[in-house]
Amino acid sequence: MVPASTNDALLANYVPVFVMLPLGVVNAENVFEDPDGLREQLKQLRAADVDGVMVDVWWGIIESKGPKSCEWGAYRELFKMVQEEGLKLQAIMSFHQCGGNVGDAVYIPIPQWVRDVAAANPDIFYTNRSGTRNPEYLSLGVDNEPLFGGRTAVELYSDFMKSFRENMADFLHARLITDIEVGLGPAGELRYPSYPQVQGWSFPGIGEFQCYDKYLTADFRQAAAEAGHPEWKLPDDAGEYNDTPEKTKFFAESGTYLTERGKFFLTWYSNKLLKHADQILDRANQAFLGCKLKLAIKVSGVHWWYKDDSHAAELTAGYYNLTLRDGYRTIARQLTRHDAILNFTCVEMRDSEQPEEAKSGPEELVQQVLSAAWREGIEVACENALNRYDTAAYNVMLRNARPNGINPNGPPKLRISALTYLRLSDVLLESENLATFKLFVKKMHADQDYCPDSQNFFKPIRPMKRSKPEIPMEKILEATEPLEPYPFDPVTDMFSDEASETS
Ligand SMILES: OC[C@H]1O[C@H](O[C@H]2[C@H](O)[C@@H](O)[C@@H](O[C@H]3[C@H](O)[C@@H](O)[C@@H](O[C@H]4[C@H](O)[C@@H](O)[C@@H](O[C@H]5[C@H](O)[C@@H](O)[C@@H](O[C@H]6[C@H](O)[C@@H](O)[C@@H](O[C@H]7[C@H](O)[C@@H](O)[C@@H](O)O[C@@H]7CO)O[C@@H]6CO)O[C@@H]5CO)O[C@@H]4CO)O[C@@H]3CO)O[C@@H]2CO)[C@H](O)[C@@H](O)[C@@H]1O
Repeated sequence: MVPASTNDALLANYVPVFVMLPLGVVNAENVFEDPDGLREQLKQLRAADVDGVMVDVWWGIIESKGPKSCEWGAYRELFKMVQEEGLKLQAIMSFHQCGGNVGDAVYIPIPQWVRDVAAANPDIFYTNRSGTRNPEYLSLGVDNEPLFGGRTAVELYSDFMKSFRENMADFLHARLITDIEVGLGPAGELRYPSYPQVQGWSFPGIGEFQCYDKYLTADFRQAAAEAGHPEWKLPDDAGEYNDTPEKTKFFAESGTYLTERGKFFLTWYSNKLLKHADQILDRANQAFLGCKLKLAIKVSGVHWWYKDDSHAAELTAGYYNLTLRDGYRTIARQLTRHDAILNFTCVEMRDSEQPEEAKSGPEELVQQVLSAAWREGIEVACENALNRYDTAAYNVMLRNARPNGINPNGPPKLRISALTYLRLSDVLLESENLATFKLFVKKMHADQDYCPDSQNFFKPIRPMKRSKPEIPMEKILEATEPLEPYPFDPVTDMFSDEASETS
């Protein structure tokens, strides 16, 4: 869209700010617990010129009573309040458990009737090499297995999203909901649960592959046989959660990951994740066809061991990313089919804040992932990974939001679509923290007044069209070719007194 005036041109730089709501705002009993308290907080957010909020729509709460028995009442109350307070909404289809990840303050398991299937068939859950199951999210190995009263996992997700659309039709029509974040794994992210704190992982352990359930094992065997290598097995030399790369045969210098067998495994492991995303996004697209909103997926910021040749932690998470192989542009290319937004986390982190031994590179990782998505022509949104209230973190977010600063003549070449701040709490609303946060919101808005239609000056949201035809895997894998990331300026339109700190 060509801006008609200077003001319009500046509004094309306006990055809307959303705030994540507390994880248990609707509690495990499906009750909107403290409406008065939340309304007060939403008013404070609105007064701070915040554009909207993000909320988990927990599968484990809504469909807890039994298959297809969705109960939306509490969420309708919540959505109505968000609407009344003049905020927009990003709704996460949370097909995962809450509990077990950093910051998980409440426990919300996936529905009991789904977990009951696991009593007789524990292989529906991701499993590590030593056989430990992870009940956070169904293994993608059962995506197409009719194990749930005759339905497959993909059908369960699809029916839930259709029910959401039916029951929230008025809010969708009123354009309260700007995007649907489609849950694709633990913490709602497209990844394997390779670094579960409840199983003893601690930062910066390399994590473990999670493909030893019977479905994924059988799938791998078949893939290896078809490739002419029936003797190839799943890795048995990749170490344990808290190992360092060099302690394992798989990730050490000249390790298994560089052999033909290692490459075959890693390609299979990461391709399964791409296919998983594609299938569920296709169902999401069908569920929300015609709605004026966008689909989005979350990709985790696995920044530890990024500066190690092996990129071990990314590999165990399912991001097959090495110096000579881009493991994120493939995800972005997959998303082009659904015109979906790639929502990336850890945008607040600086390399200098990370422990030396973690060989961590959050700044380079963010630059790589954002550049990959922009090169594929899709939109990018961002989140911070850990709670922060300081200007240093806000400045890094500002730089990543518009890596070359504000363009006074129209949309900047590089900009994110929206930023979601983690998370609403009493601490955020303490007067000093709130004052800093308000300044941050203003900066994200390119110093413009609050504008509920800012999207119109960047990429207006059109009624959702049907996904494009499937992209052959060979075409997606062409995007593994590494490209130079776009240059990010060290200092952009940040808080001036802190800008020098981040350079
Ligand atoms: O509602 C939407 C979803 O929300 C939640 O998922 C989000 C998740 O919360 C986010 O973190 C993010 O997920 C990813 C993230 O992108 C990845 O980068 C990664 O996070 C790792 C992180 O990058 C690593 O640096 C490391 O973090 C360790 C950290 O470096 C250590 O300093 C320490 O953190 C302390 C922290 O310093 C301290 O202040 C305190 O903070 C907690 C606070 O006390 C408490 O009151 C509460 O407010 O929570 C605070 C946590 O911020 O304690 C921290 C923990 O001890 O340890 C860190 C952990 O060792 O490791 C991180 C991985 O553990 O992985 C994340 C998860 O995949 O985006 C998610 C999606 O939006 C929910 O989990 C979902 O269910 C919701 O759907």
